[in-house]
Amino acid sequence: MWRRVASVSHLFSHSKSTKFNQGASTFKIWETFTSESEIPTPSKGSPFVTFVLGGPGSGKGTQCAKIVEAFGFTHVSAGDLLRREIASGSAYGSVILSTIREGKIVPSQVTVELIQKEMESSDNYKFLIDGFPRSEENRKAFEQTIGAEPDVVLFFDCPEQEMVKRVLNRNQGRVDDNIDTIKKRLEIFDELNWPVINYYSQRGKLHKINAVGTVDEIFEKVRPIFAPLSTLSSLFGKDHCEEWKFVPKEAS
Ligand SMILES: Nc1ncnc2c1ncn2[C@@H]1O[C@H](COP(=O)(O)OP(=O)(O)O)[C@@H](O)[C@H]1O
Ligand SMILES: Nc1ccn([C@@H]2O[C@H](COP(=O)(O)OP(=O)(O)O)[C@@H](O)[C@H]2O)c(=O)n1
Repeated sequence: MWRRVASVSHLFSHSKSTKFNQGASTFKIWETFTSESEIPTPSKGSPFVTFVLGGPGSGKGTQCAKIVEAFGFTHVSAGDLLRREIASGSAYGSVILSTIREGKIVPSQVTVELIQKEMESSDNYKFLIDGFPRSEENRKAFEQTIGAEPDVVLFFDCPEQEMVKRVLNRNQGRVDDNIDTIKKRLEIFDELNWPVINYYSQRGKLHKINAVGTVDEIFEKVRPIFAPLSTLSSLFGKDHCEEWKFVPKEAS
């Protein structure tokens, strides 16, 4: 069932000028399709941001790949960006490496800057920001720098024992996929991630997904959350959806 609600955008109320809010329309149309699945539609000039939360090994990256394939998002993994920064030999590299090795959180300024660059260099307007925000500091830094709040927040809820098992089997040669670092990462997750999860839960943006089961079983719980996006494409046609893409100020 369709229900259309027009609301004044609160997304940019405290925003700085970025690629995404320059020339942005001052309103955002929200579409509600069913009482169970309620997500805002993308609007011209604003990115459609999904944060993907969950403990180490909860399956965030695996599910992101499925969402990208099904719904055309651009996947921005905070951990991958940090590892890429280390590999690039950047000035931050050694600090990032030791922080990751200790299972701690890299200063938000560094991570947000990397995310911002990645978003700015993409032609897409739909982003999955994976493994971020991992702390209230991360969350606030994103809001202040990028100037947007997420439209959707996914939280993959997985028992610790299962996360440990998956991380130890991941076998990607990561410096932090060993039992000592995993223990620290789980401690840090417990301490810093719950306030973020509670924050978005209180704002009605959180979709908590039981992350136990096969990859496909879990994706079947994720799919309905984004289904309204593909319904929009088929109803209005691809060209209409293309119009929602960000248009640089000078070109609009
Ligand atoms: N539902 C699942 N059941 C079993 N193993 C899984 C499942 N989802 C992911 N995995 C595996 O667990 C490991 C961690 O998954 P990954 O997506 O990298 O987690 P995260 O990004 O949350 O750290 C990977 O080796 C992946 O193949
Ligand atoms: N927002 C983030 C995300 C990751 N990280 C660091 O990168 C590490 C790996 O993160 P990841 O998201 O790739 O991996 P998982 O913990 O999900 O398996 C974390 O343990 C942190 O040390 C960070 O500091 N800040």
